[in-house]
Amino acid sequence: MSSHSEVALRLLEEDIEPDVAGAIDLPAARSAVADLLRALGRDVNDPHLSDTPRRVAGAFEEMLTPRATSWTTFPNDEGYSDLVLVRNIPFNSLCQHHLLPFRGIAHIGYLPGARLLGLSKLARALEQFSRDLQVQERLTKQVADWLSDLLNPRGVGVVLEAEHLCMSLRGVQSAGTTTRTSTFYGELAVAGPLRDQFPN
Ligand SMILES: Nc1nc2c(ncn2[C@@H]2O[C@H](COP(=O)(O)OP(=O)(O)OP(=O)(O)O)[C@@H](O)[C@H]2O)c(=O)[nH]1
Ligand SMILES: [Zn+2]
Repeated sequence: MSSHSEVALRLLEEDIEPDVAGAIDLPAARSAVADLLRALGRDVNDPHLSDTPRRVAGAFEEMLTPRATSWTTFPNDEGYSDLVLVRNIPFNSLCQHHLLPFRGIAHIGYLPGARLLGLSKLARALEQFSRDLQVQERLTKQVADWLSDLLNPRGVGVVLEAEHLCMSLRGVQSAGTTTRTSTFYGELAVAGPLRDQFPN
């Protein structure tokens, strides 16, 4: 139903923290932030700035480090076959082009086959993939591929709606613009009443 991305395969290994962001060298990051501040003409000895390289490096480390999670699944003993849809999941990520946040809400659902997934895991998977330098299209597809690979469900749907601060605060300065991306697989790939349950 979907191609196996490298990240999705790593996520399948229970209790293993996915290494989506690669190793972070904190001392090098601190020194680079200090260099950036100097290059921007700032006085790094100013009392408010002197500890900023440490804070900024730490903030990026936090935002780019996925949290360890286990992916609990359950047998679908009752044969539940309708849509399981978790709506309005808030998420934050970092735009790969400008290193500025993009943030919004997600709707993630699937049509179960033999197994069900703990509901919170849909939000946790989104958070895992969000803690990376991202573009919204890739983030959307990574979550859909992960869910598809993990559960082999009859259908998968992932819809993200986000505001990109690189579009609001700078550049075109289109404040309030939201971007919607979606990936649908299997029985949800076809427009119809099931897919219509995803918010428009
Ligand atoms: N497709 C896609 N584009 C994104 C995303 N986040 C930011 N961008 C866009 O990435 C593009 C980068 O374009 P460039 O022309 O290289 O950069 P730029 O000169 O800063 O562009 P402007 O933002 O138009 O000023 C911009 O159009 C951004 O709006 C995303 O998640 N997906
Ligand atoms: Zn951007």
